[in-house]
Amino acid sequence: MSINWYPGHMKKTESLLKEQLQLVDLVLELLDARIPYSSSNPKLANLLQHKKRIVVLNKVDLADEHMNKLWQVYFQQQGLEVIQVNATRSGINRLVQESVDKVFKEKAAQLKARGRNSRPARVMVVGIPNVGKSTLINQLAGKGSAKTGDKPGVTRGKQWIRVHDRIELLDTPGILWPKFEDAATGIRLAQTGAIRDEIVDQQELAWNLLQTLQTHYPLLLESRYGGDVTQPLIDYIDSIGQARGCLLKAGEIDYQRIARILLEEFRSGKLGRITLEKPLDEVTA
Ligand SMILES: Nc1nc2c(ncn2[C@@H]2O[C@H](COP(=O)(O)OP(=O)(O)OP(=O)(O)O)[C@@H](O)[C@H]2O)c(=O)[nH]1
Repeated sequence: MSINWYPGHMKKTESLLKEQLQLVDLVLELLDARIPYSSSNPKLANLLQHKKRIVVLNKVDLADEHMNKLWQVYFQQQGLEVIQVNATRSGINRLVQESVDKVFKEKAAQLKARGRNSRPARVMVVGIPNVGKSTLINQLAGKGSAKTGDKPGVTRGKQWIRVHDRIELLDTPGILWPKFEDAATGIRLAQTGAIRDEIVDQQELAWNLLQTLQTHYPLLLESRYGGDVTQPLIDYIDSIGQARGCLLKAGEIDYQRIARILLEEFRSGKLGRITLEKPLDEVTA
């Protein structure tokens, strides 16, 4: 999260990723289920070449259930294996194992045909900042998992974690830089916390979010903040300010505080399960 994505840094990240990719059979590509489009990396498919990937829609507990299903179908229609997870919860190992087995089957058969012993699939987790990479790795590693230690011929310092008997997971995730396509993508990345707050105006983020929610999730807004959700944005902001007592000394509304509350309550899921992008037009806003 503390990375500034200037071009030199992106280049370095890319070459590190290329190095890591050489070590694995397939990748788990983590996407934020609230913004599957914006949280994907435009260059990943290219970097993978023929290497397989499994799309892991993470943070599904924060995203709209119906939209999770739509996104699952969307990726499946592209011939990709997709799983939905909440990486903070235990019990996802079997799901990951089944998907890896499915995708690795072909390669395992090739190894067998060449008279080579079957071996665990070598897997790594990749994704943009804050998407949940470390959380997923820790979850898959579990308490009892053994680090398998450095492998000969492998970059020194790289550790492999044995997950069950059929997956070896690289303990360091592949970091991907976020999209810099357009302002709307940048706003959604910042709203979900993938890029740092300080570089984007909090109020701009919050009011943009509020507008999206007025259109797509009015009932969630109403149950959290009350008031008439259909009134113009600026009036609704004031009504939230009054309801939450966000007032400055002179009785003026403290807009900065309202913005902070909105963003925090969206990010933590207090506002409800919300997805900001849908397949096809890919953007809810
Ligand atoms: N609600 C919810 N929170 C999650 C989930 N996965 C991760 N998180 C939270 O998201 C935040 C970021 O998770 P990390 O695992 O640190 O993300 P990362 O991709 O390793 O982040 P960087 O180190 O910045 O690249 C943490 O506060 C996690 O607890 C999930 O499925 N659901």
